Amino acid sequence: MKPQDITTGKPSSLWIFGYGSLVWKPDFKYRRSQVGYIQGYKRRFWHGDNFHRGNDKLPGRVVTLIEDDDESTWGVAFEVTGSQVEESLKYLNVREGVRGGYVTKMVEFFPEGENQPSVQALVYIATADNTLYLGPASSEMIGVQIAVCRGKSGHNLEYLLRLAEFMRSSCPQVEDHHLFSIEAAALTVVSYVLASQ
Ligand SMILES: N[C@@H](CCC(=O)N[C@@H](CS)C(=O)NCC(=O)O)C(=O)O
Repeated sequence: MKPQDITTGKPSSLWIFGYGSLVWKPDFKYRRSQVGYIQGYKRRFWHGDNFHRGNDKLPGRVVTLIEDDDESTWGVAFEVTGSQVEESLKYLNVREGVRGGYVTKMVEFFPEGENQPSVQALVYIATADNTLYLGPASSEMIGVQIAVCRGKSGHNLEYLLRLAEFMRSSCPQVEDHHLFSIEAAALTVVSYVLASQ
């Protein structure tokens, strides 16, 4: 049973799981964070973004979670407590929901390390029926798209490279072929452009 504030009935603490921009840019106050994973999902650059990392003419590519019983996704869970709960949800509702097209779900989060108990965590997922959903494409195609897109939060390339950097530094044991093949494709495009100048 989640601890609740007896006056409001609202949760007095909550874990929020991030697996995309949230791992390197949570931008909300939290009590503590923990690297770990969730089971039954794979991370894919199959969601479009016409605000943060793209626009209506050139939508960027950002990550979402696709159900797959054989897979797991590594990221960071953030524990918010007291007033941080309402503040973080209010902020994420705009950043992820209104502007990003993500919906929320509760999942079981497994902190990395021996004998760490799992916790329930809130996660933001963009489902295939979302108007911004772009779906599968080759790593090369996704890499090209990311290399040329930018939005109000910055270049789509930054979004990709910071996520790849997080995985290398915080989850070195994880071989995320999807992420690193897209990173290689995007950097190839960038190197061609630089070489042609
Ligand atoms: N929900 C995922 C993905 C979040 C994500 O990348 N959301 C985009 C919205 S399209 C975002 O917040 N972008 C901010 C930015 O790119 O700086 C997570 O938990 O990290």
